[in-house]
Amino acid sequence: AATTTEERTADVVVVGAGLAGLSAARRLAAAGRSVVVLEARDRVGGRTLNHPLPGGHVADLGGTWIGPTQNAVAALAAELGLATFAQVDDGDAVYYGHGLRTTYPSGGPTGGAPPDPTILPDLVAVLTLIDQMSTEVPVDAPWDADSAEEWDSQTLDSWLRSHTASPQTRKVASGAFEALFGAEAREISLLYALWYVACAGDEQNPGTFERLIAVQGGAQERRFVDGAQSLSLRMAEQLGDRVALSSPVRQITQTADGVRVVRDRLTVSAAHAVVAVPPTLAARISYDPPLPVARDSYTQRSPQGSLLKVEASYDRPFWREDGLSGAVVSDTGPAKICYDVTPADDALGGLLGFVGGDEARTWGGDHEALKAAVVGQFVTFFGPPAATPREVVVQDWPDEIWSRGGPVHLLGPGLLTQAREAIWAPVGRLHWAGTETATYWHGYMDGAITSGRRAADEVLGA
Ligand SMILES: Cc1cc2nc3c(=O)[nH]c(=O)nc-3n(C[C@H](O)[C@H](O)[C@H](O)COP(=O)(O)OP(=O)(O)OC[C@H]3O[C@@H](n4cnc5c(N)ncnc54)[C@H](O)[C@@H]3O)c2cc1C
Repeated sequence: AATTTEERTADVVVVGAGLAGLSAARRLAAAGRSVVVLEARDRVGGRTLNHPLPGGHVADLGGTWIGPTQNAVAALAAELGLATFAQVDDGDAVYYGHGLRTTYPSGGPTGGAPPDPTILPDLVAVLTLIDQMSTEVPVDAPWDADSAEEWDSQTLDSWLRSHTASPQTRKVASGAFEALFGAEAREISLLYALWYVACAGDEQNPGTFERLIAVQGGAQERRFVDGAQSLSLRMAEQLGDRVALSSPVRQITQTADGVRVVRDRLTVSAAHAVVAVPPTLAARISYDPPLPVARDSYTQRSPQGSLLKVEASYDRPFWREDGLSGAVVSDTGPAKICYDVTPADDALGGLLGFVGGDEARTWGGDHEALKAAVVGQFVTFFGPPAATPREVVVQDWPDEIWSRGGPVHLLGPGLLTQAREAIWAPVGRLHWAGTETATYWHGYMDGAITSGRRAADEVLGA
């Protein structure tokens, strides 16, 4: 009957079957520990999601690209036998600025940025400074940067205002922040932004802003032939009945001997728990005894960004016939950053518009109006054939109760320097995972994977 409560025991219970939780479970299982993974949704993969397209193709509605220095995700893909392919970057990108459409070579001297003379001097100066300052931010302790307090006392926006001359620079930059963070520059601290840049690398290669935004040589370099969710689907397949779907965890009780994790109609007793969910969802679980104030206060103040994807599919990638790469930088929404998301075999055409931050909050309530507006933008950018897509899909991450937004948490002024290790430090038998606890590639699939492994290692070493 629905009211009976089932009891299970395991060495470790993992909460959340995204890339972090599944990576933790995989490492624990490989070390011979018994594991139960409790996932709230009726699917695995969390912030990655495959959407089926005709002919067995898929569209990525969440996490999509991987790139150089994202070593963990590349190695995992190889281990699971998942093929990747290069993101198309040939031809010209479209810049829509000051009400005019122009084109410029993708990957030209300005990187991904449009060669608009009203923004170029600002951009060159600001990006050089950001990269320089980010080298002073330790990836594993951003609060220890010499200027941490000063940088954490201001928003990225207030810093940009005092370091740029042209309002157009901030207008164009807003599109990048809306796609990168699902936020406006006023919502995050300068220190958080610099830490994010510092984390866009590995032990050998310091992070750079360019690597965050570039296609070739950057975080948008490659895609998965079968969609990024296939990483999680494969791991879950291998973990078999260790993964329990439709199992939202409501309560975690910690005693001297172990943890009891309660989900609807099932209780799991274990020696340790790995909680691999975004902080804003970790905050919705009730803990007994209550968590230390530092941890609780951090999760209260760590919202997810607001990011939607609008994907249109066409019979073919017709814009390539006009020498266009499909990439767009626009100073006007709803979509300000767009990409070609055509499947690997070019059997159909795909265009993606990112709708983030204020644009996401404005348009999230009316998906039909949003679809029409973005298709209208595609017509402006790519011409009349864009008016007749086969299908348009809106993926609204803020509207998903088990994500509450994306792509990542937003840390406002004063939080990093105050929360410090509370972001990832274990509390007794509770270990925290998820891309929000990562160092390198914080916010990305790669960071999610390494965070899960780090939490598993904590348990194995305990
Ligand atoms: C639109 C978008 C685009 C992105 N693009 C990229 C990209 O191109 N490249 C890239 O590397 N990254 C990208 N990302 C980020 C990437 O998707 C995430 O960093 C990564 O998937 C996070 O994995 P995770 O395991 O940490 O968290 P999640 O994927 O959020 O997994 C957490 C899991 O926990 C479950 N859960 C939550 N609460 C509970 C509970 N109480 N009980 C049980 N289960 C619970 C959730 O259902 C979820 O399955 C993007 C994200 C978005 C939203």
